[in-house]
Amino acid sequence: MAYTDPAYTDTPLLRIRGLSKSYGRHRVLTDLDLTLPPGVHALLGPNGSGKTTLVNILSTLLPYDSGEVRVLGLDPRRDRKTLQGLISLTGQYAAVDEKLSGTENMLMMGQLFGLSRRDAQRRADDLLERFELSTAAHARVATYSGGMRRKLDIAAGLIAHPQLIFLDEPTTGLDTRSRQALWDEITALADSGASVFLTTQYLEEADALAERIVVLHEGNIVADGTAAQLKGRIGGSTIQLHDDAGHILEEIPTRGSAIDVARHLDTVARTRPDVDVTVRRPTLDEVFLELTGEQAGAPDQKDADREEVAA
Ligand SMILES: Nc1ncnc2c1ncn2[C@@H]1O[C@H](COP(=O)(O)OP(=O)(O)OP(=O)(O)O)[C@@H](O)[C@H]1O
Repeated sequence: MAYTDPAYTDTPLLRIRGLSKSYGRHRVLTDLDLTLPPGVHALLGPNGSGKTTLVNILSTLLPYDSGEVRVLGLDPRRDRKTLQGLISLTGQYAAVDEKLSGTENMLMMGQLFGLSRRDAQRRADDLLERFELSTAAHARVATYSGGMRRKLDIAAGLIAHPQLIFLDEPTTGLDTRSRQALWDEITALADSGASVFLTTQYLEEADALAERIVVLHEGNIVADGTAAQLKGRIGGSTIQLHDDAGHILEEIPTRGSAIDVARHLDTVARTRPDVDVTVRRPTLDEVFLELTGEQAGAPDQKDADREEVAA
Protein backbone atom coordinates (compact mmCIF):
# COMPACT_ATOMS: atom_id res chain seq x y z
CA MET A 1 0.00 0.00 0.00
CA ALA A 2 3.01 2.27 -0.46
CA TYR A 3 2.16 5.80 -1.53
CA THR A 4 4.02 6.96 -4.61
CA ASP A 5 4.13 10.52 -5.75
CA PRO A 6 6.00 10.77 -9.04
CA ALA A 7 6.67 14.50 -8.48
CA TYR A 8 8.53 13.76 -5.28
CA THR A 9 12.25 13.09 -5.74
CA ASP A 10 14.07 14.60 -2.71
CA THR A 11 15.30 12.58 0.27
CA PRO A 12 12.20 11.18 1.93
CA LEU A 13 11.38 12.24 5.46
CA LEU A 14 10.87 8.59 6.31
CA ARG A 15 11.61 5.47 4.34
CA ILE A 16 10.68 2.17 5.95
CA ARG A 17 10.95 -1.23 4.32
CA GLY A 18 9.88 -4.51 5.90
CA LEU A 19 10.09 -3.18 9.47
CA SER A 20 9.16 -5.67 12.19
CA LYS A 21 9.37 -5.41 15.96
CA SER A 22 8.42 -7.80 18.74
CA TYR A 23 8.57 -7.54 22.51
CA GLY A 24 9.54 -11.09 23.41
CA ARG A 25 7.02 -13.26 21.57
CA HIS A 26 4.55 -10.41 21.15
CA ARG A 27 4.77 -9.12 17.58
CA VAL A 28 3.91 -5.39 17.63
CA LEU A 29 4.91 -4.18 14.14
CA THR A 30 4.64 -6.47 11.14
CA ASP A 31 6.58 -5.93 7.92
CA LEU A 32 5.81 -2.21 7.58
CA ASP A 33 6.52 -0.35 4.35
CA LEU A 34 6.14 3.41 4.32
CA THR A 35 7.66 6.37 2.49
CA LEU A 36 6.74 9.92 3.48
CA PRO A 37 7.91 13.22 1.98
CA PRO A 38 8.67 16.26 4.17
CA GLY A 39 5.48 17.73 5.65
CA VAL A 40 3.01 17.12 8.46
CA HIS A 41 1.85 13.54 8.74
CA ALA A 42 -0.28 11.65 11.24
CA LEU A 43 0.00 8.08 12.41
CA LEU A 44 -3.51 7.21 13.47
CA GLY A 45 -4.42 4.14 15.43
CA PRO A 46 -6.30 2.86 18.46
CA ASN A 47 -4.69 2.10 21.84
CA GLY A 48 -2.00 -0.53 21.59
CA SER A 49 -1.75 -0.48 17.78
CA GLY A 50 2.01 0.18 17.92
CA LYS A 51 2.23 3.95 17.41
CA THR A 52 4.63 4.68 20.27
CA THR A 53 6.77 1.69 19.32
CA LEU A 54 7.14 3.01 15.77
CA VAL A 55 7.90 6.56 16.90
CA ASN A 56 10.49 5.29 19.38
CA ILE A 57 12.21 3.29 16.64
CA LEU A 58 12.22 6.26 14.26
CA SER A 59 13.56 8.60 16.93
CA THR A 60 16.50 6.24 17.78
CA LEU A 61 15.19 5.21 21.21
CA LEU A 62 14.29 1.62 20.41
CA PRO A 63 16.05 -1.08 18.37
CA TYR A 64 14.07 -3.05 15.81
CA ASP A 65 14.26 -6.68 14.75
CA SER A 66 14.35 -6.55 10.97
CA GLY A 67 13.85 -4.31 7.98
CA GLU A 68 15.36 -1.05 6.83
CA VAL A 69 14.63 2.36 8.32
CA ARG A 70 15.80 5.77 7.10
CA VAL A 71 14.85 9.02 8.80
CA LEU A 72 15.96 12.15 6.92
CA GLY A 73 18.09 9.71 4.92
CA LEU A 74 19.87 8.46 8.06
CA ASP A 75 19.86 5.09 9.76
CA PRO A 76 18.57 5.47 13.36
CA ARG A 77 20.96 2.72 14.49
CA ARG A 78 24.16 3.59 12.59
CA ASP A 79 23.70 7.39 12.49
CA ARG A 80 22.11 7.70 15.92
CA LYS A 81 24.06 10.74 17.14
CA THR A 82 23.70 12.75 13.91
CA LEU A 83 20.01 12.00 13.74
CA GLN A 84 19.44 12.97 17.37
CA GLY A 85 20.76 16.44 16.50
CA LEU A 86 18.16 16.85 13.74
CA ILE A 87 14.99 15.66 15.45
CA SER A 88 12.97 16.26 18.57
CA LEU A 89 10.58 13.95 20.36
CA THR A 90 7.77 14.91 22.68
CA GLY A 91 6.15 11.92 24.32
CA GLN A 92 2.76 11.33 25.88
CA TYR A 93 4.04 12.44 29.27
CA ALA A 94 5.80 15.78 29.50
CA ALA A 95 9.49 15.13 30.18
CA VAL A 96 10.25 18.37 31.98
CA ASP A 97 11.90 18.86 35.35
CA GLU A 98 9.30 19.97 37.88
CA LYS A 99 11.86 21.48 40.23
CA LEU A 100 13.15 23.88 37.60
CA SER A 101 11.45 26.89 36.04
CA GLY A 102 10.32 26.98 32.41
CA THR A 103 13.37 29.01 31.40
CA GLU A 104 15.74 26.71 33.30
CA ASN A 105 14.28 23.67 31.54
CA MET A 106 14.79 25.38 28.20
CA LEU A 107 18.39 26.36 29.00
CA MET A 108 19.18 22.84 30.13
CA MET A 109 17.90 21.51 26.81
CA GLY A 110 19.90 24.17 24.94
CA GLN A 111 23.03 23.00 26.75
CA LEU A 112 22.31 19.39 25.80
CA PHE A 113 22.19 20.43 22.16
CA GLY A 114 25.47 22.35 22.48
CA LEU A 115 24.04 25.87 22.17
CA SER A 116 25.98 28.73 23.78
CA ARG A 117 24.33 30.17 26.90
CA ARG A 118 23.51 33.37 25.00
CA ASP A 119 21.94 31.58 22.03
CA ALA A 120 19.99 29.26 24.32
CA GLN A 121 18.66 32.23 26.35
CA ARG A 122 17.58 34.09 23.22
CA ARG A 123 15.91 31.02 21.76
CA ALA A 124 14.25 30.17 25.10
CA ASP A 125 12.78 33.67 25.36
CA ASP A 126 11.43 33.44 21.78
CA LEU A 127 9.89 30.02 22.24
CA LEU A 128 8.38 30.75 25.65
CA GLU A 129 6.71 33.80 24.18
CA ARG A 130 5.47 31.90 21.15
CA PHE A 131 3.91 29.22 23.39
CA GLU A 132 2.38 31.90 25.66
CA LEU A 133 4.51 30.83 28.61
CA SER A 134 6.46 34.08 29.12
CA THR A 135 4.58 35.17 32.22
CA ALA A 136 5.22 31.79 33.85
CA ALA A 137 8.81 31.52 32.56
CA HIS A 138 10.39 31.92 36.00
CA ALA A 139 7.84 29.89 37.95
CA ARG A 140 8.66 26.30 38.88
CA VAL A 141 7.13 23.79 36.50
CA ALA A 142 5.48 22.08 39.50
CA THR A 143 3.01 25.00 39.46
CA TYR A 144 2.15 24.58 35.75
CA SER A 145 -1.10 23.05 34.44
CA GLY A 146 -0.95 19.94 32.27
CA GLY A 147 -1.40 21.98 29.11
CA MET A 148 1.45 24.32 30.08
CA ARG A 149 3.79 21.39 30.76
CA ARG A 150 2.98 19.85 27.41
CA LYS A 151 3.66 23.16 25.67
CA LEU A 152 6.95 23.61 27.55
CA ASP A 153 7.99 20.08 26.60
CA ILE A 154 7.35 20.81 22.92
CA ALA A 155 9.05 24.23 23.16
CA ALA A 156 12.14 22.65 24.79
CA GLY A 157 12.34 20.17 21.94
CA LEU A 158 12.41 23.02 19.44
CA ILE A 159 15.36 24.84 20.96
CA ALA A 160 17.86 23.51 18.42
CA HIS A 161 15.65 24.04 15.32
CA PRO A 162 14.90 20.36 14.60
CA GLN A 163 14.11 19.42 11.00
CA LEU A 164 11.68 16.75 12.12
CA ILE A 165 9.49 16.87 15.19
CA PHE A 166 7.93 13.69 16.56
CA LEU A 167 4.86 14.32 18.69
CA ASP A 168 3.47 11.22 20.37
CA GLU A 169 -0.20 11.88 21.12
CA PRO A 170 0.46 15.57 21.76
CA THR A 171 -3.09 16.46 22.76
CA THR A 172 -4.27 13.36 24.62
CA GLY A 173 -5.74 14.47 27.93
CA LEU A 174 -5.82 18.17 27.05
CA ASP A 175 -8.91 20.35 27.24
CA THR A 176 -10.36 21.83 24.07
CA ARG A 177 -8.63 25.20 24.41
CA SER A 178 -5.17 23.73 24.98
CA ARG A 179 -5.72 21.29 22.14
CA GLN A 180 -6.62 24.09 19.74
CA ALA A 181 -3.59 26.13 20.90
CA LEU A 182 -1.33 23.16 20.18
CA TRP A 183 -2.90 22.60 16.78
CA ASP A 184 -2.14 26.25 15.95
CA GLU A 185 1.47 25.73 17.05
CA ILE A 186 1.84 22.59 14.97
CA THR A 187 0.51 24.45 11.94
CA ALA A 188 2.95 27.31 12.64
CA LEU A 189 5.84 24.82 12.88
CA ALA A 190 4.91 23.41 9.51
CA ASP A 191 4.70 26.92 8.05
CA SER A 192 8.23 27.57 9.32
CA GLY A 193 9.48 24.63 7.25
CA ALA A 194 9.80 21.88 9.89
CA SER A 195 8.30 18.46 9.30
CA VAL A 196 6.04 16.90 11.90
CA PHE A 197 5.17 13.25 12.47
CA LEU A 198 2.46 12.99 15.08
CA THR A 199 0.62 10.05 16.50
CA THR A 200 -2.99 10.38 17.48
CA GLN A 201 -6.09 8.43 18.36
CA TYR A 202 -8.24 11.33 17.16
CA LEU A 203 -9.46 11.35 13.59
CA GLU A 204 -10.40 14.97 13.96
CA GLU A 205 -6.79 15.80 14.77
CA ALA A 206 -5.39 13.87 11.82
CA ASP A 207 -7.98 15.47 9.54
CA ALA A 208 -7.20 18.99 10.79
CA LEU A 209 -3.40 18.80 10.67
CA ALA A 210 -2.02 16.11 8.45
CA GLU A 211 -1.22 16.08 4.76
CA ARG A 212 -0.95 12.29 4.88
CA ILE A 213 -2.68 9.97 7.31
CA VAL A 214 -1.23 6.52 7.96
CA VAL A 215 -3.63 4.19 9.75
CA LEU A 216 -2.00 1.58 11.98
CA HIS A 217 -4.04 -1.33 13.27
CA GLU A 218 -2.58 -4.22 15.26
CA GLY A 219 0.89 -3.43 13.95
CA ASN A 220 -0.08 -3.27 10.27
CA ILE A 221 -0.54 -0.25 8.03
CA VAL A 222 -4.12 -0.65 6.86
CA ALA A 223 -4.40 2.65 4.97
CA ASP A 224 -2.20 5.51 3.85
CA GLY A 225 -3.25 8.64 2.01
CA THR A 226 -4.75 12.09 2.26
CA ALA A 227 -7.99 12.50 4.23
CA ALA A 228 -9.83 12.82 0.90
CA GLN A 229 -8.22 9.63 -0.45
CA LEU A 230 -9.14 7.70 2.69
CA LYS A 231 -12.71 8.94 2.54
CA GLY A 232 -12.80 7.90 -1.11
CA ARG A 233 -11.84 4.33 -0.13
CA ILE A 234 -15.20 3.45 1.28
CA GLY A 235 -17.21 4.34 -1.75
CA GLY A 236 -19.08 7.35 -2.90
CA SER A 237 -21.37 9.92 -1.40
CA THR A 238 -24.67 9.13 0.22
CA ILE A 239 -27.91 10.88 -0.70
CA GLN A 240 -29.93 11.67 2.41
CA LEU A 241 -33.66 12.32 2.24
CA HIS A 242 -35.08 14.55 5.02
CA ASP A 243 -38.53 15.56 6.17
CA ASP A 244 -39.39 19.19 6.94
CA ALA A 245 -38.06 18.86 10.49
CA GLY A 246 -34.67 17.64 9.20
CA HIS A 247 -35.14 14.00 10.25
CA ILE A 248 -33.42 11.54 7.94
CA LEU A 249 -36.04 9.44 6.13
CA GLU A 250 -33.71 7.40 3.98
CA GLU A 251 -30.06 7.14 2.94
CA ILE A 252 -29.22 6.10 -0.59
CA PRO A 253 -25.63 4.97 -1.22
CA THR A 254 -24.11 6.02 -4.54
CA ARG A 255 -20.91 5.21 -6.41
CA GLY A 256 -19.95 8.89 -6.08
CA SER A 257 -19.67 9.78 -9.78
CA ALA A 258 -21.74 12.71 -11.04
CA ILE A 259 -23.68 10.44 -13.36
CA ASP A 260 -24.58 7.97 -10.61
CA VAL A 261 -25.59 10.70 -8.12
CA ALA A 262 -27.67 12.40 -10.85
CA ARG A 263 -29.38 9.10 -11.71
CA HIS A 264 -30.43 8.56 -8.07
CA LEU A 265 -31.51 12.20 -7.68
CA ASP A 266 -33.59 11.86 -10.84
CA THR A 267 -35.42 8.86 -9.35
CA VAL A 268 -36.01 10.76 -6.08
CA ALA A 269 -37.30 13.82 -7.98
CA ARG A 270 -39.81 11.65 -9.84
CA THR A 271 -40.99 9.49 -6.94
CA ARG A 272 -40.71 11.85 -3.94
CA PRO A 273 -40.72 15.38 -5.36
CA ASP A 274 -41.33 17.15 -2.02
CA VAL A 275 -38.60 15.60 0.05
CA ASP A 276 -35.48 17.61 1.10
CA VAL A 277 -32.18 16.21 -0.13
CA THR A 278 -28.51 16.49 0.87
CA VAL A 279 -25.49 14.70 -0.56
CA ARG A 280 -22.99 13.65 2.11
CA ARG A 281 -19.40 12.41 1.68
CA PRO A 282 -18.21 9.62 3.98
CA THR A 283 -16.56 10.84 7.19
CA LEU A 284 -13.13 9.71 8.39
CA ASP A 285 -14.94 8.02 11.29
CA GLU A 286 -16.68 5.74 8.83
CA VAL A 287 -13.39 5.02 7.08
CA PHE A 288 -11.74 4.16 10.38
CA LEU A 289 -14.59 1.89 11.42
CA GLU A 290 -14.48 0.15 8.06
CA LEU A 291 -10.70 -0.33 8.22
CA THR A 292 -10.27 -1.37 11.82
CA GLY A 293 -13.67 -2.44 13.03
CA GLU A 294 -13.12 -0.04 15.94
CA GLN A 295 -14.59 3.29 16.82
CA ALA A 296 -12.00 6.06 16.65
CA GLY A 297 -11.07 8.03 19.73
CA ALA A 298 -12.79 11.37 20.10
CA PRO A 299 -11.60 14.28 22.17
CA ASP A 300 -14.28 14.25 24.81
CA GLN A 301 -15.26 15.79 28.09
CA LYS A 302 -13.51 13.03 30.03
CA ASP A 303 -10.22 14.15 28.48
CA ALA A 304 -11.01 17.78 29.16
CA ASP A 305 -11.65 17.04 32.82
CA ARG A 306 -8.24 15.46 33.24
CA GLU A 307 -6.31 18.71 32.95
CA GLU A 308 -6.95 22.30 33.80
CA VAL A 309 -7.15 24.90 31.08
CA ALA A 310 -3.69 26.08 30.13
CA ALA A 311 -2.83 29.69 30.83
N1 LIG B 1 8.34 -2.32 26.56
C1 LIG B 1 7.35 -3.15 26.22
N2 LIG B 1 7.38 -4.45 26.56
C2 LIG B 1 6.38 -5.30 26.21
N3 LIG B 1 5.29 -4.94 25.52
C3 LIG B 1 5.19 -3.64 25.15
C4 LIG B 1 6.21 -2.68 25.50
N4 LIG B 1 5.83 -1.47 24.98
C5 LIG B 1 4.64 -1.67 24.38
N5 LIG B 1 4.25 -2.96 24.46
C6 LIG B 1 3.03 -3.56 23.88
O1 LIG B 1 3.09 -3.33 22.48
C7 LIG B 1 1.81 -3.00 21.94
C8 LIG B 1 1.90 -1.67 21.24
O2 LIG B 1 2.17 -0.65 22.18
P1 LIG B 1 2.40 0.87 21.77
O3 LIG B 1 2.63 1.63 23.04
O4 LIG B 1 3.44 0.95 20.72
O5 LIG B 1 0.98 1.23 21.13
P2 LIG B 1 0.28 2.63 20.95
O6 LIG B 1 -0.47 2.53 19.67
O7 LIG B 1 1.27 3.72 21.11
O8 LIG B 1 -0.74 2.64 22.16
P3 LIG B 1 -1.20 3.84 23.13
O9 LIG B 1 -2.07 4.72 22.30
O10 LIG B 1 -1.94 3.11 24.21
O11 LIG B 1 0.06 4.50 23.61
C9 LIG B 1 0.86 -3.01 23.13
O12 LIG B 1 0.23 -4.26 23.15
C10 LIG B 1 1.76 -2.83 24.33
O13 LIG B 1 1.21 -3.46 25.47
